[in-house]
Amino acid sequence: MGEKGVTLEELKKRMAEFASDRDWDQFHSPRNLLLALGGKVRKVGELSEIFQWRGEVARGLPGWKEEERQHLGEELSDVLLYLVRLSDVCGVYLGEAALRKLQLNALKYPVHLSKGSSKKHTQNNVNAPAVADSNGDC
Ligand SMILES: Nc1ccn([C@H]2C[C@H](O)[C@@H](COP(=O)(O)OP(=O)(O)OP(=O)(O)O)O2)c(=O)n1
Repeated sequence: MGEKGVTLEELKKRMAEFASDRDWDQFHSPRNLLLALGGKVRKVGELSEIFQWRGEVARGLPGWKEEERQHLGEELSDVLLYLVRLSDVCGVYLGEAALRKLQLNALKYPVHLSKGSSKKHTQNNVNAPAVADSNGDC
């Protein structure tokens, strides 16, 4: 089953409405949202409890109970929703930023150097000119 065309724009609008309907804009400051996002990312980390004891988990999570799949979806959604909201209140165009980051990733990990290899780009080719992102990471 596909995603039925859910867009970042729609999620952004829905989160803005959700906050505004509850007069929660006052709480949705960049700092609060960043802390909330961090908390939800940690919760995703705690999902190890449903991944453990199963050995390697195959793509599509075959054999998982519907409630486990739903639980995973809810935790991942919290991260996505806070991420979208945080980007919005910070004036970051998340979709555009992500597309730009994909381009940077492609420069850092050119197919001819990275195909079939899980090496960090810094280990790929010491003679290649460094491609820095705005973090200074190259
Ligand atoms: N000030 C808030 C509080 C909540 N939410 C929204 C965004 C998240 O998607 C979800 C988070 O709500 P909870 O922190 O209550 O988290 P859970 O729904 O996971 O509940 P619990 O932590 O009890 O499992 O609600 C929000 O936008 N702003």
